[in-house]
Amino acid sequence: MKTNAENYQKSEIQVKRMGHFLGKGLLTTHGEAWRTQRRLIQKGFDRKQLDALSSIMQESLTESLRDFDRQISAGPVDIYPHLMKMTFAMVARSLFGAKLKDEDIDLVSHTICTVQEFIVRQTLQPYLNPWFAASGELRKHEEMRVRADSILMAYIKQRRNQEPGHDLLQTLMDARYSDGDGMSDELVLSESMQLLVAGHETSSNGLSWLLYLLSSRPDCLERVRQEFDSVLGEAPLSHGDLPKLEFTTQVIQEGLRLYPPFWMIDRMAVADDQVGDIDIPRGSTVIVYVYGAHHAPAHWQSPETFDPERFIKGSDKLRTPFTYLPFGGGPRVCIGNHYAMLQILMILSELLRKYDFQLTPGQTIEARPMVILRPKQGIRMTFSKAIARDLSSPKYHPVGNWPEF
Ligand code: HEM
Repeated sequence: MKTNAENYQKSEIQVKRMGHFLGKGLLTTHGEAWRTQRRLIQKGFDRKQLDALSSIMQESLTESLRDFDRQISAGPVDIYPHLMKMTFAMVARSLFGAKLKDEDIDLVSHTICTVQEFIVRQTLQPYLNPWFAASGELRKHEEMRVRADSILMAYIKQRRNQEPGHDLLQTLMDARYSDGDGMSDELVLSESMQLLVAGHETSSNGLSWLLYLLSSRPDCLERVRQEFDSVLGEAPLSHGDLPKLEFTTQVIQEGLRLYPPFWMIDRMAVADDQVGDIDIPRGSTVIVYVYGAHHAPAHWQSPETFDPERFIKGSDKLRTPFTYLPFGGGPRVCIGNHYAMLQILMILSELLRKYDFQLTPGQTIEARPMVILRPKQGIRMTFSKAIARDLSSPKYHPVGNWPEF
Protein backbone atom coordinates (compact mmCIF):
# COMPACT_ATOMS: atom_id res chain seq x y z
CA MET A 1 0.00 0.00 0.00
CA LYS A 2 2.97 2.26 0.60
CA THR A 3 6.32 0.69 -0.28
CA ASN A 4 6.31 -0.07 -4.01
CA ALA A 5 2.63 1.01 -4.13
CA GLU A 6 2.93 1.65 -7.88
CA ASN A 7 3.32 -2.10 -8.41
CA TYR A 8 -0.11 -2.82 -6.93
CA GLN A 9 -2.95 -1.53 -9.04
CA LYS A 10 -6.64 -1.69 -8.35
CA SER A 11 -8.11 -5.08 -9.16
CA GLU A 12 -10.18 -6.02 -12.20
CA ILE A 13 -13.49 -5.56 -10.39
CA GLN A 14 -12.67 -1.89 -9.84
CA VAL A 15 -10.87 -0.96 -13.02
CA LYS A 16 -12.67 -3.07 -15.63
CA ARG A 17 -16.15 -3.79 -14.29
CA MET A 18 -16.72 -0.53 -12.40
CA GLY A 19 -14.92 1.43 -15.11
CA HIS A 20 -17.42 0.08 -17.66
CA PHE A 21 -20.24 1.79 -15.80
CA LEU A 22 -18.42 4.67 -14.10
CA GLY A 23 -15.93 5.77 -16.71
CA LYS A 24 -12.57 7.15 -15.69
CA GLY A 25 -12.06 8.72 -12.29
CA LEU A 26 -10.33 8.39 -8.92
CA LEU A 27 -11.61 4.88 -8.23
CA THR A 28 -10.87 3.40 -11.63
CA THR A 29 -7.59 4.92 -12.84
CA HIS A 30 -3.96 4.64 -11.84
CA GLY A 31 -0.57 6.12 -12.68
CA GLU A 32 -0.15 9.71 -13.77
CA ALA A 33 -3.83 10.21 -14.73
CA TRP A 34 -4.91 9.19 -11.21
CA ARG A 35 -2.21 11.32 -9.52
CA THR A 36 -3.26 14.46 -11.39
CA GLN A 37 -6.95 13.98 -10.61
CA ARG A 38 -6.21 13.16 -6.97
CA ARG A 39 -4.25 16.41 -6.56
CA LEU A 40 -7.10 18.46 -7.98
CA ILE A 41 -9.91 16.73 -6.09
CA GLN A 42 -8.04 16.72 -2.76
CA LYS A 43 -8.76 20.46 -2.50
CA GLY A 44 -12.46 19.67 -2.16
CA PHE A 45 -11.76 17.90 1.12
CA ASP A 46 -9.36 20.34 2.78
CA ARG A 47 -10.15 22.08 6.05
CA LYS A 48 -11.48 25.27 4.44
CA GLN A 49 -13.78 23.36 2.14
CA LEU A 50 -15.06 21.14 4.96
CA ASP A 51 -15.87 24.29 6.96
CA ALA A 52 -17.89 25.52 3.99
CA LEU A 53 -19.58 22.15 3.47
CA SER A 54 -20.73 21.92 7.13
CA SER A 55 -23.80 24.08 6.54
CA ILE A 56 -24.92 22.17 3.41
CA MET A 57 -24.45 18.91 5.31
CA GLN A 58 -26.44 20.20 8.27
CA GLU A 59 -29.25 21.40 6.00
CA SER A 60 -29.41 18.01 4.32
CA LEU A 61 -29.49 16.26 7.70
CA THR A 62 -32.37 18.40 8.96
CA GLU A 63 -34.32 17.43 5.85
CA SER A 64 -33.49 13.72 6.24
CA LEU A 65 -34.40 13.71 9.93
CA ARG A 66 -37.91 14.92 9.09
CA ASP A 67 -38.42 11.79 7.05
CA PHE A 68 -36.67 9.59 9.66
CA ASP A 69 -38.94 11.01 12.36
CA ARG A 70 -41.99 9.81 10.43
CA GLN A 71 -40.53 6.33 9.90
CA ILE A 72 -39.54 5.67 13.50
CA SER A 73 -42.91 6.76 14.89
CA ALA A 74 -44.43 3.62 13.31
CA GLY A 75 -42.28 1.24 15.41
CA PRO A 76 -38.88 -0.46 15.25
CA VAL A 77 -36.83 0.12 12.09
CA ASP A 78 -33.82 -1.46 10.44
CA ILE A 79 -31.39 1.43 10.80
CA TYR A 80 -29.19 0.32 7.87
CA PRO A 81 -31.26 1.59 4.91
CA HIS A 82 -32.31 4.70 6.82
CA LEU A 83 -28.74 5.72 7.60
CA MET A 84 -27.72 4.93 4.04
CA LYS A 85 -30.41 7.25 2.74
CA MET A 86 -29.31 9.97 5.17
CA THR A 87 -25.59 9.80 4.33
CA PHE A 88 -26.19 9.49 0.60
CA ALA A 89 -28.38 12.59 0.53
CA MET A 90 -25.65 14.41 2.46
CA VAL A 91 -22.86 13.40 0.06
CA ALA A 92 -25.06 14.15 -2.96
CA ARG A 93 -25.89 17.65 -1.66
CA SER A 94 -22.26 18.27 -0.67
CA LEU A 95 -21.49 17.58 -4.31
CA PHE A 96 -24.35 19.21 -6.18
CA GLY A 97 -25.55 21.78 -3.67
CA ALA A 98 -28.41 22.08 -1.22
CA LYS A 99 -30.96 22.50 -4.01
CA LEU A 100 -30.48 18.98 -5.41
CA LYS A 101 -34.00 17.56 -5.62
CA ASP A 102 -35.11 14.61 -3.47
CA GLU A 103 -36.41 12.65 -6.47
CA ASP A 104 -33.06 13.07 -8.27
CA ILE A 105 -31.19 11.87 -5.17
CA ASP A 106 -33.48 8.83 -4.96
CA LEU A 107 -33.03 7.95 -8.62
CA VAL A 108 -29.23 8.25 -8.53
CA SER A 109 -29.05 6.28 -5.27
CA HIS A 110 -31.26 3.51 -6.67
CA THR A 111 -29.12 3.39 -9.83
CA ILE A 112 -25.88 3.11 -7.87
CA CYS A 113 -27.27 0.30 -5.65
CA THR A 114 -28.65 -1.66 -8.60
CA VAL A 115 -25.57 -1.24 -10.78
CA GLN A 116 -23.26 -2.17 -7.89
CA GLU A 117 -25.20 -5.37 -7.28
CA PHE A 118 -24.99 -6.17 -10.97
CA ILE A 119 -21.21 -5.63 -10.96
CA VAL A 120 -20.90 -8.05 -8.04
CA ARG A 121 -22.95 -10.64 -9.99
CA GLN A 122 -20.75 -10.12 -13.07
CA THR A 123 -17.67 -10.70 -10.92
CA LEU A 124 -18.90 -13.69 -8.92
CA GLN A 125 -20.48 -15.42 -11.93
CA PRO A 126 -18.30 -14.37 -14.90
CA TYR A 127 -19.58 -17.36 -16.95
CA LEU A 128 -22.97 -15.58 -17.04
CA ASN A 129 -21.58 -12.51 -18.80
CA PRO A 130 -22.49 -13.70 -22.33
CA TRP A 131 -26.01 -14.36 -21.06
CA PHE A 132 -26.18 -10.91 -19.41
CA ALA A 133 -25.28 -9.41 -22.80
CA ALA A 134 -27.70 -11.58 -24.82
CA SER A 135 -30.67 -11.28 -22.42
CA GLY A 136 -30.59 -7.50 -22.27
CA GLU A 137 -29.57 -7.45 -18.55
CA LEU A 138 -26.37 -5.58 -19.37
CA ARG A 139 -28.19 -3.05 -21.57
CA LYS A 140 -30.84 -2.50 -18.88
CA HIS A 141 -28.15 -1.50 -16.37
CA GLU A 142 -26.33 0.63 -18.92
CA GLU A 143 -29.56 2.50 -19.62
CA MET A 144 -30.12 3.11 -15.92
CA ARG A 145 -26.68 4.63 -15.73
CA VAL A 146 -27.36 6.83 -18.78
CA ARG A 147 -30.55 8.12 -17.14
CA ALA A 148 -28.74 8.97 -13.86
CA ASP A 149 -25.96 10.61 -15.88
CA SER A 150 -28.37 12.82 -17.77
CA ILE A 151 -29.90 14.06 -14.51
CA LEU A 152 -26.55 14.97 -13.00
CA MET A 153 -25.26 16.42 -16.27
CA ALA A 154 -28.18 18.87 -16.26
CA TYR A 155 -26.99 20.20 -12.87
CA ILE A 156 -23.43 20.54 -14.22
CA LYS A 157 -24.53 22.43 -17.35
CA GLN A 158 -26.78 24.66 -15.27
CA ARG A 159 -23.93 25.49 -12.89
CA ARG A 160 -21.71 26.61 -15.77
CA ASN A 161 -24.17 29.51 -16.23
CA GLN A 162 -24.84 30.25 -12.56
CA GLU A 163 -23.20 31.93 -9.60
CA PRO A 164 -20.45 29.73 -8.09
CA GLY A 165 -21.57 27.44 -5.23
CA HIS A 166 -19.73 26.32 -2.09
CA ASP A 167 -19.96 22.63 -2.92
CA LEU A 168 -17.69 19.95 -4.32
CA LEU A 169 -19.05 20.46 -7.82
CA GLN A 170 -17.60 23.95 -7.75
CA THR A 171 -14.21 22.58 -6.65
CA LEU A 172 -14.25 20.15 -9.59
CA MET A 173 -15.25 22.90 -12.02
CA ASP A 174 -12.72 25.43 -10.73
CA ALA A 175 -9.81 22.96 -10.72
CA ARG A 176 -7.10 23.72 -13.28
CA TYR A 177 -4.40 21.48 -14.79
CA SER A 178 -0.87 22.84 -15.14
CA ASP A 179 -1.72 24.09 -18.68
CA GLY A 180 -4.59 26.19 -17.30
CA ASP A 181 -7.38 24.00 -18.70
CA GLY A 182 -10.20 22.72 -16.53
CA MET A 183 -12.05 19.37 -16.50
CA SER A 184 -14.58 18.69 -19.23
CA ASP A 185 -18.22 18.32 -18.20
CA GLU A 186 -17.93 14.58 -18.89
CA LEU A 187 -14.97 14.23 -16.52
CA VAL A 188 -16.69 16.34 -13.83
CA LEU A 189 -19.65 13.97 -14.17
CA SER A 190 -17.65 10.74 -13.89
CA GLU A 191 -15.60 12.05 -10.93
CA SER A 192 -18.84 13.14 -9.22
CA MET A 193 -20.40 9.74 -9.83
CA GLN A 194 -17.32 8.00 -8.41
CA LEU A 195 -17.42 10.15 -5.27
CA LEU A 196 -21.10 9.25 -4.90
CA VAL A 197 -20.28 5.55 -5.26
CA ALA A 198 -17.38 5.72 -2.79
CA GLY A 199 -19.40 7.72 -0.26
CA HIS A 200 -22.61 5.73 -0.71
CA GLU A 201 -22.56 2.92 1.81
CA THR A 202 -19.40 3.66 3.78
CA SER A 203 -20.21 6.24 6.48
CA SER A 204 -23.71 4.78 6.91
CA ASN A 205 -22.21 1.35 7.41
CA GLY A 206 -19.79 2.68 10.05
CA LEU A 207 -22.63 4.56 11.74
CA SER A 208 -24.92 1.51 11.83
CA TRP A 209 -22.30 -0.61 13.61
CA LEU A 210 -21.56 2.31 15.91
CA LEU A 211 -25.19 2.65 17.02
CA TYR A 212 -25.28 -1.10 17.56
CA LEU A 213 -22.15 -0.98 19.75
CA LEU A 214 -23.39 2.05 21.68
CA SER A 215 -26.78 0.44 22.30
CA SER A 216 -24.97 -2.25 24.30
CA ARG A 217 -22.74 0.22 26.14
CA PRO A 218 -24.87 2.77 28.02
CA ASP A 219 -21.81 4.02 29.90
CA CYS A 220 -20.07 5.03 26.66
CA LEU A 221 -23.27 6.39 25.19
CA GLU A 222 -23.69 8.61 28.23
CA ARG A 223 -20.13 9.93 27.94
CA VAL A 224 -20.71 10.68 24.27
CA ARG A 225 -23.94 12.53 25.04
CA GLN A 226 -22.20 14.54 27.75
CA GLU A 227 -19.37 15.45 25.42
CA PHE A 228 -21.78 16.63 22.73
CA ASP A 229 -23.72 18.61 25.36
CA SER A 230 -20.66 20.35 26.71
CA VAL A 231 -19.01 21.07 23.33
CA LEU A 232 -22.10 21.96 21.29
CA GLY A 233 -24.78 23.00 23.76
CA GLU A 234 -27.80 23.71 21.57
CA ALA A 235 -25.75 24.57 18.46
CA PRO A 236 -25.40 22.33 15.39
CA LEU A 237 -22.03 20.67 14.89
CA SER A 238 -19.57 22.26 12.50
CA HIS A 239 -16.16 21.20 11.30
CA GLY A 240 -14.35 23.40 13.86
CA ASP A 241 -15.85 21.34 16.73
CA LEU A 242 -14.10 18.12 15.75
CA PRO A 243 -10.88 18.46 17.79
CA LYS A 244 -12.97 19.10 20.93
CA LEU A 245 -14.91 15.84 20.57
CA GLU A 246 -12.06 13.65 21.78
CA PHE A 247 -13.90 10.78 23.43
CA THR A 248 -16.57 10.54 20.72
CA THR A 249 -13.84 10.38 18.09
CA GLN A 250 -12.24 7.50 20.01
CA VAL A 251 -15.60 5.71 20.07
CA ILE A 252 -15.92 6.07 16.29
CA GLN A 253 -12.34 4.89 15.75
CA GLU A 254 -13.00 1.84 17.91
CA GLY A 255 -16.23 1.14 16.00
CA LEU A 256 -14.31 1.29 12.71
CA ARG A 257 -11.71 -1.06 14.18
CA LEU A 258 -14.24 -3.73 15.19
CA TYR A 259 -16.36 -3.31 12.05
CA PRO A 260 -14.24 -1.79 9.25
CA PRO A 261 -16.68 -1.04 6.38
CA PHE A 262 -13.92 -2.00 3.90
CA TRP A 263 -13.01 -5.29 5.57
CA MET A 264 -10.48 -6.01 2.79
CA ILE A 265 -8.71 -4.08 0.04
CA ASP A 266 -7.78 -5.78 -3.21
CA ARG A 267 -4.89 -5.18 -5.59
CA MET A 268 -3.19 -6.83 -8.50
CA ALA A 269 0.60 -7.13 -8.77
CA VAL A 270 1.83 -5.51 -12.01
CA ALA A 271 5.32 -7.06 -11.83
CA ASP A 272 7.03 -9.76 -9.73
CA ASP A 273 7.76 -8.62 -6.21
CA GLN A 274 8.84 -9.95 -2.85
CA VAL A 275 7.39 -8.97 0.52
CA GLY A 276 9.38 -10.39 3.43
CA ASP A 277 10.08 -13.94 2.30
CA ILE A 278 6.93 -14.24 0.19
CA ASP A 279 7.28 -14.19 -3.58
CA ILE A 280 4.46 -12.35 -5.33
CA PRO A 281 4.36 -13.26 -9.02
CA ARG A 282 3.11 -10.74 -11.57
CA GLY A 283 -0.66 -10.92 -11.97
CA SER A 284 -1.32 -12.15 -8.40
CA THR A 285 -4.33 -10.79 -6.60
CA VAL A 286 -3.23 -9.50 -3.22
CA ILE A 287 -5.74 -8.97 -0.42
CA VAL A 288 -5.01 -6.57 2.40
CA TYR A 289 -7.07 -8.18 5.15
CA VAL A 290 -8.16 -5.09 7.10
CA TYR A 291 -10.56 -6.97 9.40
CA GLY A 292 -7.80 -9.45 10.26
CA ALA A 293 -5.32 -6.68 11.10
CA HIS A 294 -7.92 -4.95 13.30
CA HIS A 295 -8.67 -8.14 15.26
CA ALA A 296 -5.14 -9.58 15.53
CA PRO A 297 -4.26 -10.53 19.14
CA ALA A 298 -0.61 -9.87 18.26
CA HIS A 299 -1.42 -6.17 17.91
CA TRP A 300 -4.48 -5.53 20.06
CA GLN A 301 -5.08 -6.47 23.67
CA SER A 302 -8.47 -8.26 23.99
CA PRO A 303 -9.17 -7.45 20.34
CA GLU A 304 -12.85 -8.43 20.52
CA THR A 305 -13.59 -6.01 23.37
CA PHE A 306 -15.11 -2.61 22.59
CA ASP A 307 -12.65 -0.28 24.29
CA PRO A 308 -12.53 3.28 22.90
CA GLU A 309 -9.76 4.19 25.35
CA ARG A 310 -7.26 2.31 23.22
CA PHE A 311 -7.46 5.29 20.84
CA ILE A 312 -6.56 7.81 23.51
CA LYS A 313 -4.59 10.76 22.11
CA GLY A 314 -1.03 9.78 21.18
CA SER A 315 -1.75 6.02 21.15
CA ASP A 316 -1.20 5.88 17.38
CA LYS A 317 2.51 6.55 17.94
CA LEU A 318 2.79 3.28 19.90
CA ARG A 319 0.89 1.25 17.33
CA THR A 320 2.57 -0.89 14.66
CA PRO A 321 2.00 0.91 11.33
CA PHE A 322 -0.77 -0.55 9.14
CA THR A 323 -2.43 -2.49 11.97
CA TYR A 324 -5.25 0.08 11.93
CA LEU A 325 -6.39 1.04 8.46
CA PRO A 326 -10.16 1.60 8.15
CA PHE A 327 -9.46 4.24 5.50
CA GLY A 328 -6.73 2.27 3.75
CA GLY A 329 -3.22 3.71 3.60
CA GLY A 330 -0.43 4.99 1.40
CA PRO A 331 -1.10 7.24 -1.59
CA ARG A 332 -4.60 5.80 -2.20
CA VAL A 333 -5.79 6.41 1.34
CA CYS A 334 -9.48 7.42 1.40
CA ILE A 335 -9.80 10.96 0.07
CA GLY A 336 -13.08 11.38 1.99
CA ASN A 337 -11.76 10.30 5.42
CA HIS A 338 -12.10 13.70 7.15
CA TYR A 339 -15.42 14.28 5.44
CA ALA A 340 -16.61 10.86 6.68
CA MET A 341 -15.62 11.65 10.29
CA LEU A 342 -17.45 14.97 10.08
CA GLN A 343 -20.49 13.25 8.62
CA ILE A 344 -20.59 10.51 11.29
CA LEU A 345 -20.15 13.01 14.13
CA MET A 346 -22.81 15.32 12.71
CA ILE A 347 -25.42 12.58 12.31
CA LEU A 348 -24.59 11.01 15.68
CA SER A 349 -24.87 14.36 17.48
CA GLU A 350 -28.33 15.04 16.04
CA LEU A 351 -29.61 11.50 16.62
CA LEU A 352 -28.52 11.60 20.25
CA ARG A 353 -29.95 15.06 20.75
CA LYS A 354 -33.35 13.98 19.43
CA TYR A 355 -33.69 10.34 20.41
CA ASP A 356 -33.13 7.57 22.90
CA PHE A 357 -32.71 4.25 21.16
CA GLN A 358 -32.69 0.54 22.03
CA LEU A 359 -31.74 -2.56 20.11
CA THR A 360 -34.87 -4.63 19.42
CA PRO A 361 -34.44 -7.80 21.53
CA GLY A 362 -34.33 -11.31 20.05
CA GLN A 363 -32.38 -10.58 16.85
CA THR A 364 -29.07 -12.05 15.80
CA ILE A 365 -26.63 -9.42 14.62
CA GLU A 366 -24.02 -10.83 12.28
CA ALA A 367 -21.58 -9.27 9.86
CA ARG A 368 -21.79 -10.29 6.21
CA PRO A 369 -18.60 -9.58 4.28
CA MET A 370 -19.84 -8.31 0.92
CA VAL A 371 -17.85 -5.52 -0.81
CA ILE A 372 -18.71 -3.73 2.43
CA LEU A 373 -19.10 -5.39 5.86
CA ARG A 374 -22.90 -5.36 6.02
CA PRO A 375 -25.08 -6.50 8.92
CA LYS A 376 -26.50 -9.81 7.60
CA GLN A 377 -30.11 -9.32 8.70
CA GLY A 378 -29.97 -5.59 9.36
CA ILE A 379 -30.02 -3.93 12.79
CA ARG A 380 -33.48 -3.26 14.19
CA MET A 381 -33.87 -0.51 16.74
CA THR A 382 -36.62 1.39 18.52
CA PHE A 383 -36.29 5.16 18.71
CA SER A 384 -38.17 7.38 21.15
CA LYS A 385 -37.99 11.12 21.75
CA ALA A 386 -35.06 11.86 24.05
CA ILE A 387 -36.18 12.78 27.55
CA ALA A 388 -34.31 15.18 29.82
CA ARG A 389 -31.73 13.05 31.62
CA ASP A 390 -30.83 13.20 35.28
CA LEU A 391 -27.06 12.86 35.07
CA SER A 392 -26.62 12.72 38.83
CA SER A 393 -28.16 9.24 39.26
CA PRO A 394 -25.70 6.42 38.45
CA LYS A 395 -28.05 4.18 36.47
CA TYR A 396 -25.53 2.77 34.00
CA HIS A 397 -23.20 -0.23 33.95
CA PRO A 398 -20.04 0.51 35.88
CA VAL A 399 -16.80 0.46 33.90
CA GLY A 400 -15.32 -3.05 34.00
CA ASN A 401 -18.66 -4.80 33.45
CA TRP A 402 -18.62 -4.25 29.72
CA PRO A 403 -19.93 -6.98 27.47
CA GLU A 404 -17.50 -8.61 25.08
CA PHE A 405 -18.05 -8.48 21.32
C1 HEM B 1 -16.47 5.55 7.17
C2 HEM B 1 -16.47 5.92 5.89
C3 HEM B 1 -15.44 5.52 4.87
C4 HEM B 1 -14.55 4.48 4.89
C5 HEM B 1 -14.35 3.44 6.00
C6 HEM B 1 -13.78 4.55 3.66
C7 HEM B 1 -12.76 3.69 3.34
C8 HEM B 1 -11.99 3.79 2.20
C9 HEM B 1 -10.88 2.92 1.88
C10 HEM B 1 -10.41 1.74 2.72
C11 HEM B 1 -10.35 3.34 0.71
C12 HEM B 1 -9.12 2.75 -0.01
C13 HEM B 1 -9.54 1.72 -1.01
C14 HEM B 1 -8.34 1.12 -1.73
O1 HEM B 1 -7.20 1.41 -1.39
O2 HEM B 1 -8.57 0.33 -2.66
C15 HEM B 1 -11.13 4.46 0.25
C16 HEM B 1 -10.92 5.15 -0.92
C17 HEM B 1 -11.71 6.16 -1.36
N1 HEM B 1 -12.74 6.78 -0.68
FE1 HEM B 1 -13.42 6.29 1.16
N2 HEM B 1 -14.24 5.61 2.93
C18 HEM B 1 -15.24 6.23 3.62
C19 HEM B 1 -15.96 7.35 3.22
C20 HEM B 1 -15.77 8.00 2.03
C21 HEM B 1 -16.55 9.14 1.59
C22 HEM B 1 -17.68 9.78 2.41
C23 HEM B 1 -16.09 9.50 0.36
C24 HEM B 1 -16.51 10.60 -0.56
C25 HEM B 1 -17.36 11.55 -0.31
C26 HEM B 1 -15.01 8.58 0.02
C27 HEM B 1 -14.30 8.62 -1.16
C28 HEM B 1 -13.27 7.76 -1.47
C29 HEM B 1 -12.56 7.78 -2.75
C30 HEM B 1 -12.85 8.70 -3.93
C31 HEM B 1 -11.59 6.80 -2.67
C32 HEM B 1 -10.56 6.44 -3.75
C33 HEM B 1 -9.34 7.28 -3.53
C34 HEM B 1 -8.23 7.02 -4.51
O3 HEM B 1 -8.11 5.89 -5.00
O4 HEM B 1 -7.46 7.95 -4.75
N3 HEM B 1 -14.85 7.71 1.06
N4 HEM B 1 -12.11 4.72 1.18
